[in-house]
Amino acid sequence: MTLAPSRATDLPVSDADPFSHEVLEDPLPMHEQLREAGPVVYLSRYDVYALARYEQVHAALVDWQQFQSAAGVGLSNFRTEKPWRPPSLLLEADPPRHDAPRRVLSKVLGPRALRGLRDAWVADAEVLVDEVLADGPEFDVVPRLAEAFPLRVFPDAVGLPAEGRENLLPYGDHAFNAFGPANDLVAKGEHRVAELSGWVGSVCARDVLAPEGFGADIWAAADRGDITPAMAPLVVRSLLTAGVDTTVHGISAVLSGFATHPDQWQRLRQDPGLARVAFDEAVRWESPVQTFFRTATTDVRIGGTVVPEGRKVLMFLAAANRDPRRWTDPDRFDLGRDPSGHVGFGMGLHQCVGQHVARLEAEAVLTALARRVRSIELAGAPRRHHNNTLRAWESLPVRLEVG
Ligand code: HEM
Ligand SMILES: CCOc1cccc(C(=O)O)c1
Repeated sequence: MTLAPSRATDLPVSDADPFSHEVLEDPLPMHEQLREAGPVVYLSRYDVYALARYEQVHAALVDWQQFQSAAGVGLSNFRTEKPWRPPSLLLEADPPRHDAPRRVLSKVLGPRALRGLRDAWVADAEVLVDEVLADGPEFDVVPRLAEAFPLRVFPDAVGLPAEGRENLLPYGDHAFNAFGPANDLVAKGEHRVAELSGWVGSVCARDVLAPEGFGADIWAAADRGDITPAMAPLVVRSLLTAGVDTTVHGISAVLSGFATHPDQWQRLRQDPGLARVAFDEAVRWESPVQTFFRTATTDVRIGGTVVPEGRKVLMFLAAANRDPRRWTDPDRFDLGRDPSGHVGFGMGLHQCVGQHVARLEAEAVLTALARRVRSIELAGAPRRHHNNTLRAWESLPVRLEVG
């Protein structure tokens, strides 16, 4: 990667490719280079403006008026390009269109709504952990826990039919790839888009969803007139797109944090109440959602640079979450840290509306493990799963000592 100030201004220019396999395998060196290059860096390869420091990423996230979502939060600019699917009424909408769907999901997925799920999810996690431990001390946490637990509790909580749930992970993986450039990762999923989208669309319909659950609650909001019936399927679709792959990779992330920092596992054993802060620290440290774009709605001034109206801005959430200007010893996974203020769930108007669901899933798994497992360590080389937007493990072999 070469850095050279552009002639017109002293805006640093980089030819880095954030979506190359080399960077997706290990983005940390590029994050460091972009943070050090300046508050705003022009990425010549994609003709976009990169923000990698906490201050600028936070500023863009909380300024939805000047950094809009309605032109898409991927590289594709909906002002000139047709979206691959009907845009999200939350993620890819600005106020006022964003308001009612957001109000509905905030209630459906809010802490009060989830209180009724907590005991069942903790019990489910204990059953799953006992099953996994019964097979022996060594296993791959990705399929056995990180994937198995969300797929065990979330589709039921939404009210999805039993068949077809194996479509959820590949659908979400493609959706998150589609925020990036049309590279090999997007091409890899293209052949299944029609089939996967067909299934997702079919299970957002009122009569397919169980009479109890997040889906039914969204349709009940339509009956009350809080949203229109036409909006309801798209709001349900939001949950299916955003709510599975993210938590899978979030749980992998927190378990990889503990497997590589055994002293932190002992802290959790001594105080299982640390499970929630451990998950937020993992979301800061790993940032399962690495990046999102915005589109400038005016010639917007940021970090001493003017981003012209209509141009795309790439926010490196993961780089901001390890910015030494904001965090002490940012590369350390540390349960003693206060991770609040991290941008792993975004910030401001679009901040993750499912964060309480994610936290509850992670807390259930960590609590079940902390009660049973004395130590966690790596039992082989972990392997990454590459995605244009998500930071994920393909495999994370561990050895657990029960006791
Ligand atoms: C570790 C797990 C998760 C992570 C890291 C994560 C991350 C994020 C981030 C960074 C955003 C902000 C997007 C933006 O600013 O453009 C977001 C928004 C969103 N998330 Fe999550 N998320 C997670 C889990 C979930 C779950 C479990 C659900 C649903 C049950 C969910 C549903 C959504 C939705 C619908 C939005 C759009 C909100 C809006 O635009 O108002 N997410 N998430
Ligand atoms: C985790 C970011 O949130 C998302 C991601 C993908 C789709 C949607 C949606 O609202 O459909 C939301």
